[in-house]
Amino acid sequence: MSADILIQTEAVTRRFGGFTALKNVSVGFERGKLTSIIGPNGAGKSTYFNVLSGAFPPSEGRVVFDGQDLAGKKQHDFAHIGIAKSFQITNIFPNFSVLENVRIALQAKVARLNFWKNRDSLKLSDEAYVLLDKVGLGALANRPSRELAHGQQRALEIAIALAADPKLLLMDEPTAGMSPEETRSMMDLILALAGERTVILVEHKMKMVMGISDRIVVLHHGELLAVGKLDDIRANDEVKRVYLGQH
Ligand SMILES: Nc1ncnc2c1ncn2[C@@H]1O[C@H](COP(=O)(O)OP(=O)(O)OP(=O)(O)O)[C@@H](O)[C@H]1O
Repeated sequence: MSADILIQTEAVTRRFGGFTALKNVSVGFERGKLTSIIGPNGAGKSTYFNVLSGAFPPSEGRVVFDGQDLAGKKQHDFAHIGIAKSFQITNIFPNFSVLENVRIALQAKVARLNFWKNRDSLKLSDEAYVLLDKVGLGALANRPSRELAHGQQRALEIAIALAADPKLLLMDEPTAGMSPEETRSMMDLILALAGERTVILVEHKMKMVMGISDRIVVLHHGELLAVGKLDDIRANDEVKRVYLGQH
């Protein structure tokens, strides 16, 4: 595996009963880059996301992260080895403040790394504020999380995911259900995050990822249709055909 590749799927197939949702997908995701996985409805994007994030083991093939074969690893091992995900189903404790939610996530990491030591609580709050500022929620730190708007809840989920300081951040449709304004600020946030770590994004809307991705992976009917830089994908006739008439 090239040193530039952080995570790689090798001939990954995933079946559900007799149905094959992913067929023989081999992709290397470059370190420090923002790669988007796109494809029309039912293309296998969520299945691929779940394989990359450890929720579903592949039926065949393997996933290699930072040189390590992930076969047999459980979902919670993925967080320990540096893979974090932010996804549509919310992870947030609604009655806790925004700050508390991030503090809990930070505490979980500290407890894991250094379980005999109580982390200085002020230091934990400082770190939580840094993460909240990063995602644009610093001013809302003391609000109960349930009062946040949808876009703000997604931003909080990202702060929670970042608390583990992951090498890889996986995001599933981060702008789903957002207003145009929320979408723009989420895209700015994704770009800022991609400047400092490897990000893989699953997205239904091709337009949304076109301007921000370093590389694009296109799935169709569970198969890899194309992978490349924006211009290669734009010029790809098969991709055009699949997306014809779509936004
Ligand atoms: N748990 C499951 N059991 C059975 N079939 C499944 C399961 N999960 C996904 N599938 C099927 O696999 C195919 C790919 O689904 P997947 O959700 O991965 O596609 P997708 O590209 O994310 O689609 P969408 O954009 O509509 O969310 C679909 O035909 C779906 O019905």
